[in-house]
Amino acid sequence: MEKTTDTFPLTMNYSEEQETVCIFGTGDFGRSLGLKMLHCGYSVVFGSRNPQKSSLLPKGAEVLSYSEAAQKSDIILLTIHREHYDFLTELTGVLNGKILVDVSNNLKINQYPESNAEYLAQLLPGAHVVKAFNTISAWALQSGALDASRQVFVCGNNSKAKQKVMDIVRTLGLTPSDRGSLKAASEIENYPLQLFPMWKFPFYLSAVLCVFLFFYCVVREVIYPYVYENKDNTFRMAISIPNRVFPIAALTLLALVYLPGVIAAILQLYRGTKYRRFPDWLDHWMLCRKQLGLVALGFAFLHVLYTLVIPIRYYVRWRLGNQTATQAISKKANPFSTSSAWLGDSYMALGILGFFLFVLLGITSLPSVSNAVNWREFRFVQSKLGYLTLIFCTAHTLIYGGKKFLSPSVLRWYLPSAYIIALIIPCTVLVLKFILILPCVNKTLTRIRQGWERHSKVSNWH
Ligand SMILES: Cc1cc2nc3c(=O)[nH]c(=O)nc-3n(C[C@H](O)[C@H](O)[C@H](O)COP(=O)(O)OP(=O)(O)OC[C@H]3O[C@@H](n4cnc5c(N)ncnc54)[C@H](O)[C@@H]3O)c2cc1C
Ligand SMILES: NC(=O)C1=CN([C@@H]2O[C@H](COP(=O)(O)OP(=O)(O)OC[C@H]3O[C@@H](n4cnc5c(N)ncnc54)[C@H](OP(=O)(O)O)[C@@H]3O)[C@@H](O)[C@H]2O)C=CC1
Ligand code: HEM
Ligand SMILES: [Fe+3]
Repeated sequence: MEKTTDTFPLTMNYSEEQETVCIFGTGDFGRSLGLKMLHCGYSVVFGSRNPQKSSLLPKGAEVLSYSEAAQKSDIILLTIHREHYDFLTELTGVLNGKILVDVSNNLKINQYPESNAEYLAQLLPGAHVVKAFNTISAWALQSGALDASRQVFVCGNNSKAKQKVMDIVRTLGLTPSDRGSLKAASEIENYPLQLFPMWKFPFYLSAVLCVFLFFYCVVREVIYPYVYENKDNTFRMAISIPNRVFPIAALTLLALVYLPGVIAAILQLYRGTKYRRFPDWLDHWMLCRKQLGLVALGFAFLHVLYTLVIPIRYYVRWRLGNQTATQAISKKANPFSTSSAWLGDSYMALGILGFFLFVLLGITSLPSVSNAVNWREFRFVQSKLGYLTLIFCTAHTLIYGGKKFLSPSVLRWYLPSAYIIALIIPCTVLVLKFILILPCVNKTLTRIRQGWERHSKVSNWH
């Protein structure tokens, strides 16, 4: 065995000569990139304003002045901030015809009218500018802990230059992703500046929802009793009210995961074709359903935790003890009610089953799990079991409402109980979905999704 490894040296794939790459700038990113390139078999030449003074440079790299370094290689990586690009115009002669890789990032989205790479191309029209590496951090290059950020977006107008840069990206153990011409540069430059773009809408929506529900419940359960009975119910703000706000937010957000699909189906039925684009808001909404769902799962978790502590709360124990004492004194026991037992047990059971399926949805959205199932299986879990989750959770809330449902005695200042609000969107989604799966409606929808068009069929007969 050892013999074979000896006869096929590991360096077999390397070309005879080491390729020389030039890096302009000896800052953090330049040094990290240089070190990585040296490790991967490149010969590295740095260009610097002060070649003598440069310290901390990786061993084995050469440091020259900018113009000397540029002559050593056809490919130059600019690890310089955009604000300092202007000195490059003095090097126009040497840089003509060379590949210039722009790695720069800005501090703000759309900080300048044109992207940094396009600005560079304007400064040096004779060079082939390629945008790359801006999504990789200096730290990640050195520590190797890349995982999610292995992707390097590459764009440029000269396809040969772009291919060359993509080869380097691959040699460094990263994954290039071709994004087209230099026009894509501004998008690539904005990418690392985004902060969880898909989470923004779910986050703001749930924040608004929680604040609204909280004040709604405070008005009903704290202010109202204070005004009419002079009772101090402020302690309810710690557990009772959050344990309404969180489950209601969970149920509402869960319903909002399935609402856009229903709207999309109605839109397709109405238009009679699937070939027209959905409006932007619907598109965006559809794209952040996963995040909406996961936020909903988080709220459901909170509801379950808050529910678990109910029996050990002082208030609940006090009320139970008090009731028992009152009954003992008046020598009248509360009769057992089978219907209340049924209602109580069934809404609990539905809650538990709903939560179980909810967690299952969450587990299948982990990449390691979703990669292991095929597309149909994933759709089955996310769509079919997802609707089942919505049905269970809605039924849980409906039965919790139980007998007092919509009775006028629970209105306070004309405000219904909070769980009624929780039921509006889920019930709407379920009713609409029910209509959509009626055979006559579903048949048309299926045909539309297979490419049939109501209008073109008619026009073809003319
Ligand atoms: C805890 C949790 C985790 C989640 N994780 C994920 C996740 O990891 N990934 C994810 O994507 N979602 C995730 N979701 C969101 C949700 O489960 C999915 O978006 C789900 O597939 C939506 O089902 P649907 O039946 O409403 O939509 P879909 O089945 O996507 O259908 C919606 C609409 O899309 C259109 N459509 C569907 N098929 C076609 C077609 N062939 N041609 C044209 N148009 C078509 C139709 O207009 C249809 O009405 C998660 C949700 C939760 C609660
Ligand atoms: N740091 C990171 O993780 C990442 C950085 N980038 C991008 O890489 C580029 C460099 O970043 P970084 O290495 O962090 O920055 P630094 O400030 O650490 O380095 C910039 C280098 O530019 C050179 N330079 C040339 N002209 C000037 C000038 N007039 N004034 C100051 N410096 C000059 C200097 O090298 P010398 O002294 O040798 O001339 C300096 O070391 C930026 O465009 C940044 O957006 C992109 C992705 C990640
Ligand atoms: C282990 C699972 C669950 C258990 C044991 C459970 C239990 C309960 C209990 C005891 C209540 C009454 C709370 C009170 O008296 O204040 C309640 C209410 C409620 N639950 Fe659940 N639940 C579970 C899961 C869920 C899930 C997954 C959802 C939906 C996403 C949900 C939605 C609701 C709603 C909307 C209410 C009404 C809130 C109110 O207005 O008071 N529950 N649940
Ligand atoms: Fe016609």
